Amino acid sequence: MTRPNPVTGTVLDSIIDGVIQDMDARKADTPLARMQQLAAEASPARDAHAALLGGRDNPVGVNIIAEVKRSSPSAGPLAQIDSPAELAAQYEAGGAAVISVLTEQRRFNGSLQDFDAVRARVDIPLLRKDFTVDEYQIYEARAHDADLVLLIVAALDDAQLRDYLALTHELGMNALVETHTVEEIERAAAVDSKIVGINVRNLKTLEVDTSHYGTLADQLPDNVVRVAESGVKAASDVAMYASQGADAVLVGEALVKHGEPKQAIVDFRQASRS
Ligand SMILES: O=P(O)(O)OC[C@@H](O)[C@@H](O)c1c[nH]c2ccccc12
Repeated sequence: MTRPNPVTGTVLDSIIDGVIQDMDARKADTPLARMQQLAAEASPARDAHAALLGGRDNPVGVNIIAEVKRSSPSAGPLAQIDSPAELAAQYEAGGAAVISVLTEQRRFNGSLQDFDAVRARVDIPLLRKDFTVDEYQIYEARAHDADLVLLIVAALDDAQLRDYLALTHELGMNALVETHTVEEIERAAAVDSKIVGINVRNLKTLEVDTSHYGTLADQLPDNVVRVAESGVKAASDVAMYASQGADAVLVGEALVKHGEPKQAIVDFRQASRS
C-alpha cells in the first residue's frame, strides 16, 4: 500500500501534484481558449442526474456506476484491460446507469484515450473520473463529450467548489460531488450540489471502511441523489448500501476483476432489491 509521503503530505496531495503537471503539459498543447471552443462545439451532455435519480425505490434495483479502473494507488494493477470499450459495452449491457472512466495517469493508469474509446462505444452517461483542481479540466471533460465530472470536496476550497460546480452546470453537465466527512457533506450542501457521493475510502490514507456510508448517510440533504462509493467486494455490499438509502453505488475493482462484468451488474442490482 502506498503511504503518504511525510514530507509532501497526504496521498491526495501527491496525486494532485502529478495531475497539475500533466494538465500543464496538455494546456501547452491545447490552450484554454481552444479547449473552451471545443467544449462549446461538443454535442449536448446526457442527463446523468435523471439516470441516477430514484435508485432508492427502483424495483429493478439500485443504480450502478460502473468504473473502468486499471490500477489504484492502494492496490496497484487491478486488471489487464485490453479494451476499455469492450468492458464498457459489457457494463452497459448489464444495466449500468452511468460509466465512470478514470483519466488520472500516474496512479490509476487511466487516460483521456480510454475515455474517448468508451465514449465511442456506449451511449449512456459517462463520468470523467479525475482529480478536478482547475477549470481547464471541466472544459476538457466536456470537449471529450463527458456528461459528469468529479468534484472532490477535500481537494477544493469553498470558492473553487462553488465556481467549478457552476461551470459544470453551465456546460450542461452534472457533477458527482464527493465527500468523506460530515463537514464535507455540509460544504457540498452549501453550494447546492445535486449529486453527492460518500466515498468510504479516505483519500488521505487510502483506508476503506464500508460501514462509513451508513454512518454518514443521514447527514445528506433530502433532495440530493445519494451515491455510495468504493469498497464493494460482493453483491452483499451493494445490498447493504442500497438498504442504507443509496440511489447509486460506484463500483470499480470488483467489476474489473470479475470475469463476467455484465452478469456481475445484473447480480448486484438483483441483490439490492428489497
Ligand atoms: O474500486 P472500488 O473500491 O470499487 O472504488 C471505486 C471508486 O469509488 C473509486 O475508484 C474512487 C472513488 N473516488 C475516487 C476519486 C478518485 C479516484 C478514484 C476514486
